Amino acid sequence: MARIELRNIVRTFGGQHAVQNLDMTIEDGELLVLLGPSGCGKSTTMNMIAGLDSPTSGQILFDGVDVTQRSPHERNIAMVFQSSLLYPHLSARDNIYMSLKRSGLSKQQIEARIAHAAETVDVTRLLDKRPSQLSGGERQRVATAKAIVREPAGFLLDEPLSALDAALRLSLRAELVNLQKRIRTTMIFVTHDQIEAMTMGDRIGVMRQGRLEQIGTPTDIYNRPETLFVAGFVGTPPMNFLKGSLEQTDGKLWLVNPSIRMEIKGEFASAKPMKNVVLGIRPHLMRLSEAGSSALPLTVYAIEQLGNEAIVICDGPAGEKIRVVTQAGFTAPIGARLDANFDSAAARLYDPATERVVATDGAN
Ligand SMILES: Nc1ncnc2c1ncn2[C@@H]1O[C@H](COP(=O)(O)OP(=O)(O)OP(=O)(O)O)[C@@H](O)[C@H]1O
Repeated sequence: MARIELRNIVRTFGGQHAVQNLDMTIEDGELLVLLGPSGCGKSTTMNMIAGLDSPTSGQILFDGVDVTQRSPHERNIAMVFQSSLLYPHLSARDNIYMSLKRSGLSKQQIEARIAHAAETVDVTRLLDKRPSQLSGGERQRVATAKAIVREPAGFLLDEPLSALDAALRLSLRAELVNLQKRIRTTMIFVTHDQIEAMTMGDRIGVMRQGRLEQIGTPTDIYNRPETLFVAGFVGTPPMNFLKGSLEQTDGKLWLVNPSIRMEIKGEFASAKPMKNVVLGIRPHLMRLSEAGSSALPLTVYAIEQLGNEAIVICDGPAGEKIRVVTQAGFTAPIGARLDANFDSAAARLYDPATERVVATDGAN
């Protein structure tokens, strides 16, 4: 187990930045999820941590020791990929054994290690089967046993669940979190699925175009996104955005646009007036009401019934799509006029020029 530090990592391919000035520390025993859209540099980062690729500049440290120039073998990091890499002609036991072949351990020690790893991921009864005799989930568990049997300093998982069907994905997700909490191995998990990230990570690092946009606990990332990108990327359905300006009258701050004038309360009440601002509000923090009340005028575009709730997708006054989560079974004709209310203290304000959260007198 190790504390993994990335110091100002840069990786370019033919002059193009795949990773830019990445500074990040993954604590010993932590499960960090790297989240971001395709091409943002997640796999490149993982390859550099594993030693399969070298940074153009910057340093990688394990427990304070610079390993930037060390081979993958010397780093003792285990990687599990999308489809489990098992030898088809070998039993599960022999597949797991392959990880210890060059370990220098005695036969007895190897047998004990295999038995322990198999027990940890519950594949003891499958040890004599070949990969073709195992289900997708069982194969993935054997691959995990193969990785943990080496007692690695850290685990790197690059989209290990993405090839599996939805039900299996859910159960393996819980299994992996459970396993990581039991063995407390430092784990970095790559995904572009924000629900996977939210449910698994002790912390989430959100990447975009080779840069780390924000790193924090799932609650932090969800409730206090620092950039417009993170605000829009994390959360299902995505956050709603309203454009306007911030004006100060009578010592109060107001969000103003042609269809709404709303007092800003809460932490952003101390922000400075500005010509262009974007207000972000989560769909489940909005309430629908009959047309004619005070708030945001909307026109129903479509309704999605999810069984436990409904998502009402509307056209906002400036043509933007606004989503409101409401009770299951909610109906309204397409084109119907509705209003939406929300508490401005629950909203976030962003500067569209910098794409960052607006400064307040408080923590930001
Ligand atoms: N060997 C390479 N040669 C040239 N460009 C590369 C190479 N590897 C990665 N890149 C580029 O670096 C950027 C980051 O790629 P990377 O694979 O790290 O992204 P990713 O976030 O893992 O994407 P995905 O989710 O699709 O796997 C991309 O623009 C990619 O085209």
